[in-house]
Amino acid sequence: MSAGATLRTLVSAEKEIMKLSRTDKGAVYEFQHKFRQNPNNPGLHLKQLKGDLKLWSARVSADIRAIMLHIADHEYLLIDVKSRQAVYDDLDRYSYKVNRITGGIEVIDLEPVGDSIIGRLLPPEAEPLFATITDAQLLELGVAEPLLAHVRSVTNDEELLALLELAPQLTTDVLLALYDGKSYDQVRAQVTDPVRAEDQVDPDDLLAALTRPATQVTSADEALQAMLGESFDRWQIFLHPTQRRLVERPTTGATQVGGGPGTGKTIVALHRVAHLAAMLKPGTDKPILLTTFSRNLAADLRTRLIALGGQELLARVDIVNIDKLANQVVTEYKAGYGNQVVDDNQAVDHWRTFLAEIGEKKWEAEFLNAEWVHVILGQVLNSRNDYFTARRPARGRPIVREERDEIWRLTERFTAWLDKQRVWTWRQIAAEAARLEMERAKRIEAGADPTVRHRYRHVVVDEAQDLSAAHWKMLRAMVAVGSDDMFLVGDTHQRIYDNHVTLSNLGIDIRGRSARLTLSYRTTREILAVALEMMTGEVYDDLDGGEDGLAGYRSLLRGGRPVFQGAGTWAQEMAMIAAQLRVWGNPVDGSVAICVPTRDLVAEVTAKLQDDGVQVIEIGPDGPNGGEGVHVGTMHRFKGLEYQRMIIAGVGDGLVPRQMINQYRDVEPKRYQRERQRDRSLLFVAATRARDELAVFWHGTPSPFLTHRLVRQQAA
Ligand SMILES: Nc1ncnc2c1ncn2[C@@H]1O[C@H](COP(=O)(O)OP(=O)(O)OP(=O)(O)O)[C@@H](O)[C@H]1O
Repeated sequence: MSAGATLRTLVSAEKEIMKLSRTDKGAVYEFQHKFRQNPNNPGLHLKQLKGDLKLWSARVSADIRAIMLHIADHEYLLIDVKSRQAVYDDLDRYSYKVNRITGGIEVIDLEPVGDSIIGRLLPPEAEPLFATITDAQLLELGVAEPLLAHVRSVTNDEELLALLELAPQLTTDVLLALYDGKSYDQVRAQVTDPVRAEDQVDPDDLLAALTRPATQVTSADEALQAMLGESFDRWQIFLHPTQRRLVERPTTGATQVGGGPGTGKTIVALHRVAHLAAMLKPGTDKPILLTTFSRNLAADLRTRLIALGGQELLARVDIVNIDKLANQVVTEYKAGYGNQVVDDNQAVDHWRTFLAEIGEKKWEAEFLNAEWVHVILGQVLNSRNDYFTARRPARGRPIVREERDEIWRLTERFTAWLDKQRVWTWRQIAAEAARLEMERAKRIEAGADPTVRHRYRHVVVDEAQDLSAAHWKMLRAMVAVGSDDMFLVGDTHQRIYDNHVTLSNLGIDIRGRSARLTLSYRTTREILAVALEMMTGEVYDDLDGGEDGLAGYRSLLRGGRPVFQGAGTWAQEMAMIAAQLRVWGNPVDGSVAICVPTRDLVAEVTAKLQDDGVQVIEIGPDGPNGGEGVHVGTMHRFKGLEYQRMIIAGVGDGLVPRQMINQYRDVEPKRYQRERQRDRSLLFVAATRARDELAVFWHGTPSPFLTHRLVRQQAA
């Protein structure tokens, strides 16, 4: 019996496969299966194509041929599928080369490029788009060599787009960045360097090139099956080289991946989980924790992980949102502990009642609650002495030792009082869980009880920007420090809960192991530009005491210009919302959403639209509440969601940012800054949920986060 073969599919071939009819797609699947078993099966008609040693064709069906690169002995790469006739037309059309910068294989079908660009005489007045950059620089940035002449001849947007249709990923990325006005140095640093090969590139060694992250291929049968099926999502199969590198790289310790909205951080986290799971010894336990901030996001991770690896993968992974995890820990130790858990923002009301009951007037409930939440619970302080020496970053006015003493005593009385009411908060649970897990970790380190082990071998965290210090302490204690222990993805520009941490102070050392994704797969360039403009002037942290930015954040998708429009009154603004929905055809398939700053506005928009006969679905804590309709929710609810078209309404002064934060402006300027930044992030999150179209409305004075330029667009 003849030996089997390895057949991988190149990302560009997938585009052609997707264009085929269902029957033909099925034939491709059959073909791949047979080919892998025995490439010399006579039914496959495997043959070398004339004039090129490496190009081979094989029979997929009566009319369709597969075109493959023969890389080495039993190693083939599917680069295209074509009608039988077209295969023999012109083999010179295929250029395949190892890119000298990324080390990945790039296959280009030059024929369509030629149709649209070469052979056309440049009119004398047309200035080439890339006139100021040299050939050497283009090559140094990673532009595919066979396309160099074509790049030179591009004179307008249309020609550029036609070229990019067929260009390899890095060429597309580099040219768009240059077209956006980025300098050679910026493109090199932001686009090229992140995908540069780590080893020496030998352009003749196709075999080495095949395994580099820059060669976007799939080889798994299931992946192919998914691709041919109805519910295929591209992310399940093809990762961007920067994404793949992060997924597969072994790490010596905690690793953090940042990057703007829609850059695939969650996708990377999911693939990382699958990658770690593939390396586990067989078993029935769940040594991998995949966690995130909220309940609906955890549910979403679960759905996507099943899409990626099925029940088999799910069986090895614990997926749970962070507060539920903390609660599980606490209940495990305190079985039957029946306190009711209340929302953290209700705690301040409890403080008020408590202070009134004990006749305490010196301290304000708001201040004590913030001190309790952010300093005492936030840092898991266990004693008065700990509190005396605790740092109080971003807490506004300093307090002296006697005051700390008073506050400590008051919080002790308060927690006892809460306990009597049979109530506690999520923050308390997180602090308690952290304390319990840290004690457990100490017991493990001391080797006191060999039956006690760390709960997990790997911890993967999505939305890392929203976790509190107590959450991090708990997670740190759940996994032994070492290789591949923690993998965190998040974006501080999207922090919408008031949790600020410095990971190195919490035993999580990410120095030298942080990376950033910059290519958005979700939003158009036009939406991205306005979202970035809303962030103007704000400084964000990197979760570890430094600063993070959005430099290099970009998209390859294009769309219409976002709409900015103000109204005189809220009633008029609601009429604008209804009118915009009509323009979009009032779709009820879940592709359109309206986002407003407050719950009251959600209720009012819902009532107005329902009066107009429009079906509406509210987005609750677990996501949209089922059924058909236009989705409506507050900005907080939009984290992790995606819509084709979105309206963000109520973006006026006093609503975005919230009026109430002005009380802190003079008395607690740091807090004021934090709260303002949080509101800005909420707007940023909302704007970056839109994939194709975005409309931003307000009544009265527009939000100060909308720059003059954006507001002026309404007149344009
Ligand atoms: N390699 C890829 N190929 C195709 N689509 C991708 C790829 N990576 C990400 N996407 C798509 O981009 C969108 C955003 O991905 P994802 O949710 O992982 O981004 P994110 O960085 O976590 O976003 P956010 O910060 O806004 O939560 C999704 O629709 C996802 O399917």
